[in-house]
Amino acid sequence: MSVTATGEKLLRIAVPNKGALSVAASEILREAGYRQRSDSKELALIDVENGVEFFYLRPRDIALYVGEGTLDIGITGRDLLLDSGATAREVTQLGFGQSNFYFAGRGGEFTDLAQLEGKRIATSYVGVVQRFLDERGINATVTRLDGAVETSIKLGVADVIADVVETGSTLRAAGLETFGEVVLKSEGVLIARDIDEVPAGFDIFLRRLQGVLVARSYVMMDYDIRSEHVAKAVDLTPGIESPTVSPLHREGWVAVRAMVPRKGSQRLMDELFDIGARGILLTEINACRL
Ligand SMILES: Nc1ncnc2c1ncn2[C@@H]1O[C@H](COP(=O)(O)OP(=O)(O)OP(=O)(O)O)[C@@H](O)[C@H]1O
Ligand SMILES: O=P(O)(O)OC[C@H]1O[C@H](OP(=O)(O)OP(=O)(O)O)[C@H](O)[C@@H]1O
Ligand SMILES: [Mg+2]
Repeated sequence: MSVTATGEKLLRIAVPNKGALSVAASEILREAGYRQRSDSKELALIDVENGVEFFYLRPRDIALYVGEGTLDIGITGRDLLLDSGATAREVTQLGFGQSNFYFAGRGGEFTDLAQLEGKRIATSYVGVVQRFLDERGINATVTRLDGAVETSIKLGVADVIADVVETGSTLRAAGLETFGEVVLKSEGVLIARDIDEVPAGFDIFLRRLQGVLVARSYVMMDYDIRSEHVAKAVDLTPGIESPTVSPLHREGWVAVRAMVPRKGSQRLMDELFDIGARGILLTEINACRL
C-alpha cells in the first residue's frame, strides 16, 4: 500500500484509460490540480503532493475494483456501473460522457418494446438489458458482444440490438433505428464503495472536483445600478449564497457581484441593462470552493 512521506495512506482512484470517457476524465482531474499521466501507456501514477494515486483502467472494470474495495473511488459511466452489478454508488455526476441507451432494429420493423418478446438481442450491456427485460417480464435471448453490435443484425446473429446512441450516425449507417423509450440516460460519474466508511482524503478530492464543476457551469457577474433598482436586479442575480452589494462613491448607486449560471448569462446581461444596470462585466471563474 502506498503512503505519503508523513505516513498517510494515499487515496486510490480509478481513471478510464481509453474510450469515450478517458480524455474528459483526465482533463477534470488536471483542472482540479492533480497530476495526470503524459503517456497513455502509463498504468498508474502517484501524485504524492496531493496524497492520491491514479490507476488507469478500462472503464468497464472500474466499478468492480471500487465495489471490491481494491480502489477507493473511480470515474466511469453510469451505464457501466449499473451493468456491472457492483456494490458501488454514484457520488456525483461529472458533466461529460453523456449518452442514451436504446433498443434498435431494422428500419420500420419495430415500434414497441413489447415486440422484444422471443427475440434475439445483441448488446455489450447484458446486465442493463437483462434487468430491463426481467422488470417487464419479457422473455428474450440476450447475447453479449464486445462492440460493433450494429453489424450483428445484418450477419443474422440478432434481431435487435441494445446500445449507446450518441449522434445516431452508426445506427443510420447500419440501416437501423431506435424504438421505444430511452432505456437509460448515462454520463460520467464519480463512484465510491457502497459503505458508510469514507476513505481518508475523499472529502478534499470531492470538493476539488465540485469546484471545477461549478467553475465550468458558473461565471461571475459584476454591475452597477441605482439603489432603488437593486432589489429587482438581485432577484435576477440571486447568486449561490447571496450577492455582494457594495456602496459606490457615486451617491445613490451600488455595485453588485454574484455568480450566475453560464447558460443564459448573455440574456441576463440584456435584462439587467433594461432595468438600468451599467458597467455589466462577465468574468470566468478559474477555480472555486463553495
Ligand atoms: N459515442 C459513445 N460511444 C460509446 N460510449 C460512449 C459514447 N459517448 C459516451 N459514452 C460513454 O462512454 C462509456 C463507454 O466507455 P468505453 O471505454 O467502453 O467507450 P468506448 O468508446 O466504447 O471504448 P471502446 O470502444 O474502446 O471499448 C459509457 O459510459 C458510455 O455511455
Ligand atoms: O450514435 P453514435 O454517435 O454513432 O455513437 C454510438 C456508437 O459509438 C459506440 O461505438 P464505438 O465507437 O465505441 O465502437 P465499438 O462498438 O467498437 O465499441 C457505440 O457502441 C455506438 O456504436
Ligand atoms: Mg465502444
